[in-house]
Amino acid sequence: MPAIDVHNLTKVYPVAIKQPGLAGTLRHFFRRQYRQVKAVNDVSFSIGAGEVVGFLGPNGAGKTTTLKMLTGLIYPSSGQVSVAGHTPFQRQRSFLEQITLVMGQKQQLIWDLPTLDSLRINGAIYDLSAQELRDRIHELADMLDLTEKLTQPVRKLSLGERMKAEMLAALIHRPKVLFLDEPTLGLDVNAQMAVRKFLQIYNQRYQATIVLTSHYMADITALCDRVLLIYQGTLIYDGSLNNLVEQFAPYREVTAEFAQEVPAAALEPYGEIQSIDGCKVVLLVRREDLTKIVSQALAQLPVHDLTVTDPPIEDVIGKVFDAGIV
Ligand SMILES: Nc1ncnc2c1ncn2[C@@H]1O[C@H](COP(=O)(O)OP(=O)(O)OP(=O)(O)O)[C@@H](O)[C@H]1O
Repeated sequence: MPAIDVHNLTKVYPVAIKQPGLAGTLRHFFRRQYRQVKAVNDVSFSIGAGEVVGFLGPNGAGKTTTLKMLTGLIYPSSGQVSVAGHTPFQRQRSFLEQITLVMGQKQQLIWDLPTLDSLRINGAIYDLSAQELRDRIHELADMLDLTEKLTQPVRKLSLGERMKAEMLAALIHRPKVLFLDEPTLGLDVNAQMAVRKFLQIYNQRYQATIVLTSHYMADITALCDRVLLIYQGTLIYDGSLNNLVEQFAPYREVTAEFAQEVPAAALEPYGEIQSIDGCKVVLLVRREDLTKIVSQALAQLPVHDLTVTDPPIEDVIGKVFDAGIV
C-alpha cells in the first residue's frame, strides 16, 4: 500500500470580491460576490513508503494547499486522498500520530519557553512515557546537535537553531510521513546542510516517507530522486530529477580557458556562446555532439583548460515553468 495516494484532487477557494471605497464596502456587506480560485486542479500521484519526494512549483502554484489537504487541515473540493491508510480530513488520532507538518514560516514552539518545555507538552499530547520522551529527546537532539540549546528560551535561539528545535518538536512522536514546507527557509548554507543531513538520517533510520517543498534546489538535489512539479494548480511532471534535466536541458555547459583570446566568430561552430571573458569562454553544446565538439576544440583551438558541467538545476526547472507544460 502506498504511503500517500492522491486521485483527482482539486481545491477551489471562493474569494470575496470587494470594490474600493465606502460604496464598495456597503455593497460587499449586503451583496457579497465571489470568484473561484482553483488552487489545485485534478492532481493525482502515489508515493511509496520510505520515498523522499520534492514538490516544486513557482509561487502560488498550489504546493501549500496540497500539503494542507494531505495533512487534513483543509477539505478538498473533490478527489480522494489517503495518507498512511487514513483519510486526512477525518483527523483521526491514529492518523495524526503518524504524520507531521513542518512549515518553515510558522512555528509551534512557545516563544518565551525553553524548547524542552514545548517538548514536554508534545510528549503529553502524544502520550509518551517519561522514559520514552527522554530517550527520544536525547536521540533527536544528538542527531541535530542541539542538546546544549534545549534549556534556552526559544526567542534566544538563532534562526537555524530554532528550525532544528522545530524539527525536533515535530518529530518527537516519530511520525512515518513527513510533510515539510520550506524547512530551510532563510537558513544559512551550514544550517541548510545540517537540516538536510538530519532528514537523510531520519529517513533511513525510520523508513519515513518525506514530501518536501523548497525553493532551494540544493535541498531537492541532496534529498530527492523523484520530483513532482506543479504549475498553476496542475501537476505537470512526476518522475526522476535526472530525466527532467535530460529532457529539458539537452545541452551541457563547456567552459574553456584558452592560452590566448579567441575571436567569437571562431567559436561559433562549436556551440552557442554563453559568455566570453578574456580567454575564458562558456559554450552550450548539445549532449549528442559533446564528444565530437570537445575533441575538435582540443585539436583546433589553443585550449589550456576545459570543463564540462550540467547547467544549474534552477535554470532547468525555470525553463519547465516558463514553458508551462512537460
Ligand atoms: N485561503 C485561501 N483563500 C483564497 N485563495 C487562496 C487561499 N490560500 C491560497 N490561495 C490561493 O491559491 C493559490 C495557491 O496557493 P498556495 O499557497 O497553495 O501556493 P504555493 O505553491 O504554496 O505558493 P508559495 O510557493 O508562494 O508558498 C494562490 O493563487 C493563492 O493565492
